[in-house]
Amino acid sequence: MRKPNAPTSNKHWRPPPRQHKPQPKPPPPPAPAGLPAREAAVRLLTNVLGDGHAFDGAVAKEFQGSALEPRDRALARLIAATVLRRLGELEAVLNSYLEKPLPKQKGALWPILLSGAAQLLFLETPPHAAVGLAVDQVRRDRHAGRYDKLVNALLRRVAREGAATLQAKDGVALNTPAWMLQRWTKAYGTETARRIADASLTEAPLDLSVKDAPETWAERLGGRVLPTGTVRLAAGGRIEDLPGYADGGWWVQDAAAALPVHFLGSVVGKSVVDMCAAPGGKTAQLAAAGANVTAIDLSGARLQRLAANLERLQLKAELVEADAGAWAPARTFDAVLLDAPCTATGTIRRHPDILRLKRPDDVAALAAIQTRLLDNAAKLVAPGGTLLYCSCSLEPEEGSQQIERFLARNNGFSPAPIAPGEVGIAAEWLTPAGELRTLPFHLAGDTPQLSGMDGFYAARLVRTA
Ligand SMILES: C[S@@+](CC[C@H](N)C(=O)[O-])C[C@H]1O[C@@H](n2cnc3c(N)ncnc32)[C@H](O)[C@@H]1O
Repeated sequence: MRKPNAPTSNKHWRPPPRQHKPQPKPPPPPAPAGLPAREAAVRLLTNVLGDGHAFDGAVAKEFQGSALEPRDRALARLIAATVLRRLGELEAVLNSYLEKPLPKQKGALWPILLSGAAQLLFLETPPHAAVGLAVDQVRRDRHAGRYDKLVNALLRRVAREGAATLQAKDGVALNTPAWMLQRWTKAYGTETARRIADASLTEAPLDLSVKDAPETWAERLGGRVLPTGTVRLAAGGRIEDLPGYADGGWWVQDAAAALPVHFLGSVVGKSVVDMCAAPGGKTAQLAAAGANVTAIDLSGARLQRLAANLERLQLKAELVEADAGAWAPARTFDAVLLDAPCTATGTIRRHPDILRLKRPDDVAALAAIQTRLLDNAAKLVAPGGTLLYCSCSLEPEEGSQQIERFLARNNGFSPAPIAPGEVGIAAEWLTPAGELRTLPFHLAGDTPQLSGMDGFYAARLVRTA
């Protein structure tokens, strides 16, 4: 007898329909507000700390064609920059709460923790947002997802106890690479070195060089005019949205970086070479002051940026893509400005990646390049003309020692000391020999955010033979 419902033959038999059909995967839930900015911050950190790329380049790449709102871009940049500045303190706090080291294969777990801690300790982000978004973020990371509870617990503890833990620690020593602090201590003494390191941890204000009428621009932009003519505003917001950007009324240039060009005096109608010119802050100053400028740079891409900047500012210069160490035109110039490539340790406030990416060997390697460029620059100066050397480094090898050695091998040049009072120069910014030596804690303002200037070195020499 046939059993009820038994197949009559194999031909007609069909497997019974499955009880649970596989369902199509539901789309991932939309990212909570604020998450894309945190994810961008972590990618920036991975780019700089993991892959060794410069922060500015990483930012430009991250946001090229990005759908992120300007506000979120600014937040991502701020979080990443804060981690780069405060890396030592953030790591010390997190490590002091970890019972055992984190495993190696952990995806973006560490940068997520650093970003969360930076928001809690330095950016006044409400704990529920900083912790909640870090947990969301780690859950979306293929390699780190299983650490969501750890992230939650660690960051909650940072929110509760982090500020007190930090108070007992030496932030300057933790955040500044030991080799840098040692060098500054040797060059400037312990107290000044610590003040340099401390000032380097605060983001720089927004300094603008204006074509004319600084008082009017200061009023329009809500800033103030410094004794040196720079217009200073609080940092933050999109530069492109400020009045005067589109019509080229001003350009961004740190107050210290704007000083050297003034040491040339009146340049109206004079021929001036800007040997390492891009992105063009000093070329713009020279052109705006009426000089006939030849702007040299080794990098074609950077020279294009310079060209775009000059176009916006409606200023003119002759641009030459060349190695300034070998460039040999058939003429000399009234003045030659060499703003040499350097370790840029004077600009950490604006480029916190310098703390993490520069190595002790870079100082000697860059000093050798500066020597080569300086020797070629000297050949281009007309008799009686001026050679102005500058660098945004705090290292003596890239500043005073460079000039000492240059003068020892070139007796056709003499120093033309810079005097206090020239373009609003304070006496404390000058060495006894009349060279410019600004430090990041100089130029105190009403608040730390409105204070400081780049650490810049400049020496003025005159061709006497
Ligand atoms: C400190 S930045 C110059 C900043 C610029 N003077 C300003 O005020 O905007 C140094 C520049 O030197 C350029 N550079 C590096 N080596 C060079 C070389 N051998 N010849 C010409 N330019 C060089 C870099 O491409 C970079 O643009």
